[in-house]
Amino acid sequence: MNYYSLNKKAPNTSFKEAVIKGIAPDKGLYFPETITPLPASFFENIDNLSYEAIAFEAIKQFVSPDIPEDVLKTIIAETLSFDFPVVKINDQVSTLELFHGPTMAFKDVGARFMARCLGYFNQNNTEEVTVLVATSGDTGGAVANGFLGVKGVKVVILYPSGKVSDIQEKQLTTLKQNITALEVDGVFDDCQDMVKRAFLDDELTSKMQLTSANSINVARWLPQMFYFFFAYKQLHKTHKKIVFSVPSGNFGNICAGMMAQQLGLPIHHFVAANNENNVVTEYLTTRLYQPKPSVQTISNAMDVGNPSNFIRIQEIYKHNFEALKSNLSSFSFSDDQTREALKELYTDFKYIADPHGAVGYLGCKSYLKDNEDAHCVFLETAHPTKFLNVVEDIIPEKIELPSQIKAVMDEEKASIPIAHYDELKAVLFNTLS
Ligand SMILES: Cc1ncc(COP(=O)(O)O)c(C=O)c1O
Ligand SMILES: N[C@@H](CCOP(=O)(O)O)C(=O)O
Repeated sequence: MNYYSLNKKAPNTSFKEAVIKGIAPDKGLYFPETITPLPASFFENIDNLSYEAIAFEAIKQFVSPDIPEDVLKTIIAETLSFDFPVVKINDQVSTLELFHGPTMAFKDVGARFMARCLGYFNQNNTEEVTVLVATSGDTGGAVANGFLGVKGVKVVILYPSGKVSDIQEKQLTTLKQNITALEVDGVFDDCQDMVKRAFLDDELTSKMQLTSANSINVARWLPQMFYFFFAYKQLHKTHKKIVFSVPSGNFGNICAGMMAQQLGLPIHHFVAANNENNVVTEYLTTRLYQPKPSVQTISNAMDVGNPSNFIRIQEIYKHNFEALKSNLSSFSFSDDQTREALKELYTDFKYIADPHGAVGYLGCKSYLKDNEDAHCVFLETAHPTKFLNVVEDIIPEKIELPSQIKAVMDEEKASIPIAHYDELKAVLFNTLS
């Protein structure tokens, strides 16, 4: 598969080059040249397919021929070594739990998949690759974990100081080895802007091979399609109109769901569930797309004021507002509403959600008001213990710490404070061996 830049001013490139570059030379995000729907027989037979087989069929066309089929099967098997259960909340609502991986957030799948692709591409390469990542909380931990010890790869993570949870911070600052964490005096968008600026800095890129492990990288983004297939497999016999409510920040996850739909997965509708960072909710109401500085909320990983992937969503719908609006609804919720939702899920359904999942649940409720015949699945994108200070204030129950979290709790944080782009540049030059 070849990829083109959404800025349309750079040459098309292979999957391998798109992964190694992360972003096109004209600063555009890469997008696949073609999307070929899967045959009807695939969906008819889905009950007989394992998750690995489903994932293989879903992603094969996007990585071929750069990743041979036998290598792809191994990468998928190693990536998907945990479960993706759908849990019933009530007759109209379920949740798809995406937090059973090593860092307990949905980013684990994309990070592990990309790390293995890069490892494969790098096996005979003497040039080191530096992976730059901006995180509002979960990507950093998942990438640190997924890339730890990968030969020929150094990882530099930028996170907004004081704006990630304690556990998220531990996950991205304690692993050390080939992982460096930079604590930025700013918000997530500042981190993301610095990363994008680094890719365009000739002084840097002439001396080092830089790539991204944010969802702008196709190898991090596309595996997120798998979740929607896994939920469909679990629900399609009992529910016909399946709607996904996706707690959204950078909009990579929901956009991956839309790619799954393009492959033919029968998804009835999408709901982008936002916290008060509501650029897309506003756009669907006003037709005006106006990125703005992010505001801090209790669902911090979604505190994004300028979502990277919205441009990919526009591309899927060929920039047709009405076409997009007929397939996507969006709602925005305050922290107070999120707290109420956490309480309601616990009191009425004995389900302990995290604040991001709670926003997704609210998205389901809003959508179902006018669409009672649908079944809405909200994505539970992180484990509640990652946000203990928020959740334990609301739930009258002590939450048992999972082993993945215990493993990092007592480790020592190592981070470098920075405030400006020049400091990032200095750190990157220092990583050159
Ligand atoms: C727990 C959690 N929920 C939701 C999101 C938002 O996902 P996306 O950025 O793909 O929209 C993130 C961050 O990406 C996250 O970490
Ligand atoms: N919410 C994310 C922000 C970055 O999103 P990404 O999917 O583009 O990596 C985070 O948790 O860091």
